[in-house]
Amino acid sequence: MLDLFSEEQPWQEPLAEGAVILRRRAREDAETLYQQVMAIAEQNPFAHRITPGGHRMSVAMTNCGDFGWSVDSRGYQYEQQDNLNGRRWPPMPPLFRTLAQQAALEAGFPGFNPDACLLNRYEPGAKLTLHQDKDEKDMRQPIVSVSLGLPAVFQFGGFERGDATQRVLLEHGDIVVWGGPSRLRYHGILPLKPGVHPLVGAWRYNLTFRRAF
Ligand SMILES: O=C(O)CCC(=O)C(=O)O
Ligand SMILES: [Fe+2]
Repeated sequence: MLDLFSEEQPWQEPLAEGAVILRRRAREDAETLYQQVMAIAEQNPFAHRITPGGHRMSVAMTNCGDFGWSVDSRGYQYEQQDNLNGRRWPPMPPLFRTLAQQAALEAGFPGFNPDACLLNRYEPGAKLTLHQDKDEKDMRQPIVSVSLGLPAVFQFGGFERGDATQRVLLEHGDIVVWGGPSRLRYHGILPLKPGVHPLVGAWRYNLTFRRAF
């Protein structure tokens, strides 16, 4: 497909100590990544999960890898299967793993080896309220987050929910890595604005790579 930005070289934008945006870093792999997201969704569909408080999440989720982040009436945990259907999560495609490892390395976190990848699908209006990623065992391992499709406003805050947040637009092919002193910063996504992305359509997808155990 014609990509007017294909000549653009990726660049880095620091967010905080231990946190950086690798702008456009996933762009050359984006088409393959997107196809692999679709293949994972065929094996294990995106679903709007219900929080322990009884709320239906506006973001639809699925996972790949040895473990998947799951949410249900019991709470939040990593599990080997989808508790909606009892099936193991599809394996993590080698390209996903390599890209996440490379991105972590470029952000200053060598040796990252994710065992979980959460896939989020946002429709217009969908959002993710401020939260910490804190269900992983080893907080020395970073989070690597890949954005595909429609742009979204990412909030990146402090260590208390009420702390001031930076707001940055994440676009197709951007990767955010946070770890070290930033590993437990609150973050979230503001409601997605409607639009149509040439590759992905009326959606935003986000892949977060984690070391769960
Ligand atoms: O969609 C995003 O960019 C962030 C996702 C996220 O924070 C999460 O899945 O925990
Ligand atoms: Fe998160």
